[in-house]
Amino acid sequence: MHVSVVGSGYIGTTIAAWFAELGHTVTNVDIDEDVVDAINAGEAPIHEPGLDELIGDHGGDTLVATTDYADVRDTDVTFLALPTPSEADGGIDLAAMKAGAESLGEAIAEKDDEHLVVVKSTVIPGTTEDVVTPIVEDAAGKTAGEAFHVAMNPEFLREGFALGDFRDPDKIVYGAESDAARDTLDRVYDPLVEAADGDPAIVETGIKEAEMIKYANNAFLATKISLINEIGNVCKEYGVDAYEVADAIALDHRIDEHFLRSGVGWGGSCFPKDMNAIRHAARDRDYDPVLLDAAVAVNDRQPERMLDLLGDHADVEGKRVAVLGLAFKPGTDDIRYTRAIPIIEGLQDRGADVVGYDPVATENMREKFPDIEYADSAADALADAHAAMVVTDWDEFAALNTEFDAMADPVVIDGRRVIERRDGLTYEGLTW
Ligand SMILES: NC(=O)C1=CN([C@@H]2O[C@H](COP(=O)(O)OP(=O)(O)OC[C@H]3O[C@@H](n4cnc5c(N)ncnc54)[C@H](O)[C@@H]3O)[C@@H](O)[C@H]2O)C=CC1
Ligand SMILES: O=C(O)[C@H]1O[C@H](OP(=O)(O)OP(=O)(O)OC[C@H]2O[C@@H](n3ccc(=O)[nH]c3=O)[C@H](O)[C@@H]2O)[C@H](O)[C@@H](O)[C@@H]1O
Repeated sequence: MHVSVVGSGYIGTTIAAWFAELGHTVTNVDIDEDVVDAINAGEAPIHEPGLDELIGDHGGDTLVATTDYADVRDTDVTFLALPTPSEADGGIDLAAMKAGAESLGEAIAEKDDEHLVVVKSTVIPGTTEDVVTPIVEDAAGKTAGEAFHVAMNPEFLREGFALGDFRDPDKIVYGAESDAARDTLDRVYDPLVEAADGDPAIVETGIKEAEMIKYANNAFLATKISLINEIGNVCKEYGVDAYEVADAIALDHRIDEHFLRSGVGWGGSCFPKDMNAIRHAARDRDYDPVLLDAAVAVNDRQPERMLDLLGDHADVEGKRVAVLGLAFKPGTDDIRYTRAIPIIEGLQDRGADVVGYDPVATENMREKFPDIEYADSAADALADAHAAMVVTDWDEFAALNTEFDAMADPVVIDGRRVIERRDGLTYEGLTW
């Protein structure tokens, strides 16, 4: 099949590369020329384990990136993988979706045969049918359900594990109202279902249901982490190890072991914005989402609790403090809503001289905080530091040992349970 993907970000690039790997011919449209050039040169425009190899194999060959929307005319189906960030009031900003839908409509205006438009981005129920479809119809001068079809196909992959998650999903959700749309999605995904190690469920549902399934999935996971963080905070007050508690409750299959790691909380490009969007959408219909609000409140409090623990052991005014980990989680250079941001801001408020270290996210963080110091290694960050805040659970931090000896004061506040307690270290875990 000939598939097009609009947007070459964390999702667009990953799915475009995978579609090429599965044997489809792929056109990837983005407005950013640097991104387009990178893909055509066989280089991944983002850091994602394994993506360089996949783009190296297909970029500029069966995967061609372009800034020209007209190229989608040669394709059978277009996946819109455009950003849906938060607006100031928490609602979703649909500017990129609207611009993409209009450009796509203009392109398929000139197309003779049928096309399938698939919304891959995370959008509030009703967006595909009430916002995207009318824009495509107007720009194309065509009617949905006749000259083109529409579907919603949410994505559940995680950054850092994107390639494996996309290849082996638990489920593939088809939100579609027509057989034509479902048939085309089948033709796109059949090679993936055949290649998958597991046996992914194909969920055939309505468009609005597909949109909501995505928010429900993320809201459940984010709330699960906040719940274990809440329990962890109580554990800490009683000197109980929240990780031992989590391991035990995980044995109940109704709870399970995933997303039970307590600590400094969830960040990233999706949980925070999706929790904002679904709470905003609920309020739009006069529903007060008290539990989702509480999950966000618990999450917002975790960095403050970490800073309070630091305050119990050190006055950091005018002192060097290392922040280990800047990415919102290991395996990615993504710093969107990383917990490192409130930690750095809190340290600055306390007058500390912050030195940050991350194996891959430093350059992204430098744009956000150009004035703090960045170290080339964890060892350099720790040297002469009066305290260290562990914010991201990169494996390399677990291997740190004699590096702590070079600290001016060996105070370690661990927000992710990666450092072992040891003699000579003043160690505080956030929930253990
Ligand atoms: N990042 C993730 O792990 C996941 C993201 N999602 C959803 O996927 C959507 C996309 O997210 P990301 O890939 O993280 O976004 P991103 O911000 O990484 O990438 C978006 C890309 O779209 C391009 N773009 C912006 N406007 C454009 C336009 N008018 N035409 C063509 N290209 C344009 C940008 O240049 C950028 O390369 C969001 O709705 C997100 O919630 C869903 C599951 C996982
Ligand atoms: O919609 C999205 O974009 C994606 O959002 C999350 O994926 P992602 O944000 O990439 O990363 P996660 O592994 O879910 O981690 C999110 C945050 O939760 C934190 N986390 C995760 C697990 C845990 O037990 N404890 C915990 O604090 C991580 O450190 C990280 O800050 C979901 O897991 C994906 O299914 C979804 O597709």
